[in-house]
Amino acid sequence: MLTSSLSASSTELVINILALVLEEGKPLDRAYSHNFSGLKLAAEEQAKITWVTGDLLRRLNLYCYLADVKTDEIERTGSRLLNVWHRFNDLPLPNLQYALKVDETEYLIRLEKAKGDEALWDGCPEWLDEMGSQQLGEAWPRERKALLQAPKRYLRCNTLKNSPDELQAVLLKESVETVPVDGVEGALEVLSNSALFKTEAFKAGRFEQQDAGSQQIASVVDAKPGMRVIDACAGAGGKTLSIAAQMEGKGRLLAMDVEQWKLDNLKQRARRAGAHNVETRIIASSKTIKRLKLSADRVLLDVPCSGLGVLKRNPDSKWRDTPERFPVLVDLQKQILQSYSRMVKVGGILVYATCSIMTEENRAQVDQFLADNEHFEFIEDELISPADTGFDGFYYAKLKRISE
Ligand SMILES: C[S@@+](CC[C@H](N)C(=O)[O-])C[C@H]1O[C@@H](n2cnc3c(N)ncnc32)[C@H](O)[C@@H]1O
Repeated sequence: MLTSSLSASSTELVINILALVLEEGKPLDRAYSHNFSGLKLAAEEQAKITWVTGDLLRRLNLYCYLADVKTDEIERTGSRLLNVWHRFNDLPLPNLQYALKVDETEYLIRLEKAKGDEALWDGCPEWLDEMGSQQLGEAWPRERKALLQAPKRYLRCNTLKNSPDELQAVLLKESVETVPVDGVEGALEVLSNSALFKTEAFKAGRFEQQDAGSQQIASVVDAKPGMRVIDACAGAGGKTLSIAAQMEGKGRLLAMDVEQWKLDNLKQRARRAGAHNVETRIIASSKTIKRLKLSADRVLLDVPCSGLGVLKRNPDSKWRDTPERFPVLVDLQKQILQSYSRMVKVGGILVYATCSIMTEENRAQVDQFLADNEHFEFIEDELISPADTGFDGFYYAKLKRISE
C-alpha cells in the first residue's frame, strides 16, 4: 500500500509501462526491464512504480471505467487514469505538467455504479468471470477477490548452498529482511523492498525467487538422492532447481522443454545454484519421449496452462488472453499427460501440475486420464487456493504407475 503520491517522473514511467503492455502487447516483465534499464532508480522508488502498475493492471477495467479511459489509449489518456488511481486511493494527485483532469461529480457517479458490479469491482473481465463461475461455482467469488491482492515476494532457500537460518542471517547483512513461511519448508517471505537480484547472496546461488505455492508443488515430487527424475516441462527450471536440492545433487535429473532458450536459461541458473546433476534435453519430437519409456522414478509434468492461478503476479495476461485459448490448452495438456506418462517406471510417481485453479485443467483432466489409463492409480491431489493460502494458485495430482 502506498502512503504518498508518485512523483511526476514515476507517474510518467507507469504510463509508459502500461502503454507498452496494453498498446504494444509487451509482457509486463519486459515492459519493466525496457523502462528501468539504464535508470538509476532507488529500490524503494522502483518498488513503488511496480506496486502501482501491478495494482492498475489487477483492476484495469475498474480504473478505466472510473477515469472514462480506453485500455488502448493509455499513452494519450494515461494521465487521467493515474489521477483517478490517486483519487481512488485517497492520495494527493501527482504533480504532472500536462494532465487530463478528473471531473469530481462524474467520478463519484461512476464510483457508486461500479460498487454495484462485483466483477468490475474485483478487476475481472467478463469472460473470466463467466469461466470462473462455471468452473468453480460458489468458490469463485473468493478466488476472484484473492487474485486482486498484490503478490508477496518469496524466496526458496537453496539447501545445496545453505540452511534457511544461514540464508536469513546472510540476507540481513545485505539489509534484506525475511521471515520463514508457515507450512512451507525452506520458504522465506521478503519484507523489505530490496533489489534481490543485486545481492551477493543471489549471485552466490544461495536462493531463488519462487512463490511459496510453487515451492509446495516441487516438494510433492519428493525426489530422493540417487533417483532418476524427469522434469518434462521444465521451462527455466524453477521447480527443477528445487528438485535438484531434494536430490542433494545425487542421481540423474533430466530437465526437458520444447524451447531451447528456456533450457539455456535453466543451465545458467543450475550452475549458479551448484545443481550439478541437472542435464537438459530439448523435446524435438515424440521420439525423445519414447526413448525414455519406463525409465523414471519420478516424472513432473508442470504443463503449459492458462496461468489463471497466478494473475496476482501476471495481471497483464487477463487483458491479453481470450477464452478461445482455454480449450486448446486443455487439449495440449491431455496429449502431454497421455504421452509423457510413458516415461514413469512401474512403481514410479507421476506428478501432474498446473498454475491454474480451473477444474477443467486440473481434477477433470486427471479423472479423464485415469479413466483412459488403467496403468496408473490415484494417490492424492490438492488445489493450492490463493484465497486459502495467500500464495499463487496451483494444482497437483500425484499418481502411481502400477503396471506396464
Ligand atoms: C508452466 S511452464 C513450466 C514452468 C517451470 N516448470 C517452472 O517451474 O519454472 C510450462 C512449460 O511447458 C513448456 N511446454 C509447452 N509445450 C510443451 C510440450 N509439448 N512438451 C514439453 N514442454 C512444453 C513451455 O515451454 C513451458 O516452459
